[in-house]
Amino acid sequence: MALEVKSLTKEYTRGRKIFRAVNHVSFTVCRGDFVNIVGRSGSGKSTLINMLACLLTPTEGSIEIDGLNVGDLQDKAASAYRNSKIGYISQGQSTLASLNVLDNVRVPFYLSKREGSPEKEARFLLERTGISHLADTYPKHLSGGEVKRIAIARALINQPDYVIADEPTSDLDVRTAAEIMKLFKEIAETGTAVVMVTHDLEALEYGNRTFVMEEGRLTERTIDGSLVG
Ligand SMILES: Nc1ncnc2c1ncn2[C@@H]1O[C@H](COP(=O)(O)OP(=O)(O)OP(=O)(O)O)[C@@H](O)[C@H]1O
Repeated sequence: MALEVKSLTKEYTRGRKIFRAVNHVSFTVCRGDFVNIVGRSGSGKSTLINMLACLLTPTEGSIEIDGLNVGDLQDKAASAYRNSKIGYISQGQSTLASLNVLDNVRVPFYLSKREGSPEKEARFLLERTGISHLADTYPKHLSGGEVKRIAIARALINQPDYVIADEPTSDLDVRTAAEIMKLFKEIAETGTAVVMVTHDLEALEYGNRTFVMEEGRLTERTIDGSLVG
């Protein structure tokens, strides 16, 4: 079971010029991996993981998840696939204002049309993300970091095979960020793959692989910073 990226490329147009935000990127992530992607602002990290999360169509290249070429999926099929297999945490904030925290976390479960109510799982995730005391509160009364933690809990409610996260700890204090990293590490140890973009160098110690993005190119590094391969 793996996520396999081959020669993935995304071109954008700026002015009259076409440039490659992601430039022929190839790598494989196995279940159980906890991958961190670091790199300077504008290097192409979000573009890359938005393609992995089936939110952005590549210009070139392929993404195979557990043998399925997800680039071939149409919009509706891509959403259904994402909802069942991928837990996605975006850089921006995305809550439903009319639902309280508990229900915001449960939304993907209902979208997956499964039977039952994941109240126990949702409450467990609220506990692990440190917002259980806010279960009945509505998003407009929350801080940016609390809203971020709703997004993290929500991404995990369907027990996804792959967690794809864009700077999940960006609005969090050091202690809360460490708690989230511990949670991700535990999830990876149970066989979920975590692919995370971060600017937080302390997060790197929780992962088992680190990639560096530079002007659309991705390279893997060892702990001491040297190139892999
Ligand atoms: N829709 C778009 N149209 C044109 N250019 C874009 C578009 N989205 C992103 N870009 C450009 O592509 C490049 C990569 O952007 P991306 O958001 O992937 O970078 P990033 O590494 O995630 O940056 P940051 O760390 O600041 O979030 C940037 O130069 C950006 O301006």
